Amino acid sequence: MIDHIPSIAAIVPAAGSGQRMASKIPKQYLQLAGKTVLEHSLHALTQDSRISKIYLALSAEDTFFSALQLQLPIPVIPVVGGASRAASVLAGVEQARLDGVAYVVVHDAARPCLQADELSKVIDVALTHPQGALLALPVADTMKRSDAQNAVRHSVKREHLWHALTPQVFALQPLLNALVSLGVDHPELTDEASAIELSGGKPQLVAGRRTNIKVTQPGDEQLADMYLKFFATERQG
Ligand SMILES: Nc1ccn([C@@H]2O[C@H](COP(=O)(O)OP(=O)(O)OP(=O)(O)O)[C@@H](O)[C@H]2O)c(=O)n1
Ligand SMILES: C[C@](O)(CO)[C@H](O)COP(=O)(O)O
Repeated sequence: MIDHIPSIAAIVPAAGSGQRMASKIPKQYLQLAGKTVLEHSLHALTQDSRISKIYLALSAEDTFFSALQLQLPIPVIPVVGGASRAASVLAGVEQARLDGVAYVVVHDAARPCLQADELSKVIDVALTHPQGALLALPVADTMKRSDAQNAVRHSVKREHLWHALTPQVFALQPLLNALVSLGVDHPELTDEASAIELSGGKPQLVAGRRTNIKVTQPGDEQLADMYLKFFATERQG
């Protein structure tokens, strides 16, 4: 049980090239509900006052970030991202360690619809669970495993099956140790929880909202835009 407020920072990997989205500009800079995807994601992280700063991993070739006029109540510290998502996260975590941060809240730049209640819930759980926590969504549909020709091989029981989302929240040092010892090119390292799992840990799953989608493929941006407008209307009463 933690009886003081530890130093908590967010890490936002935003150095991806968005190949699946194949948009004219990188997907993190597409406009949704009056702001870029990235601005929505950063703003979402400021909704929990325990997060004191944000480390933002940008591509070394990024030409869009400098044009943004961020209006956030906490500092945003740019770091140079890497060739994989894990490498970009590691760049942020390494800088955060130098700054004495104790816990990191890793959140995809491409998830602009995160809501305050889910953010606070996953931080609450991570601070009391020794191996951290991540937002996730229980699988709702019947699941099938196929062969390479898309013929069904068999159904997969959906019980205890979840979609991993972000934020994913961990004590900084064990996450750093896991990323460094596995190596950021490890093929199974698609999120931070997998780094902890592959190192023998069992992070806690915390049910998030279905609206916390990752803008990944064409059409996702329209859905995210709709969710953001809905939440804005709801806040206005
Ligand atoms: N080298 C990379 C690759 C990804 N990301 C970030 O990780 C998040 C989740 O990744 P994903 O949706 O896969 O983004 P992309 O890698 O950009 O997309 P794609 O795989 O379609 O190229 C995004 O915010 C993305 O910017 C990153 O910081 N550095
Ligand atoms: C971290 C993540 O968003 C969890 O769903 C995901 O793993 C990001 O990477 P992907 O390349 O889109 O699988």
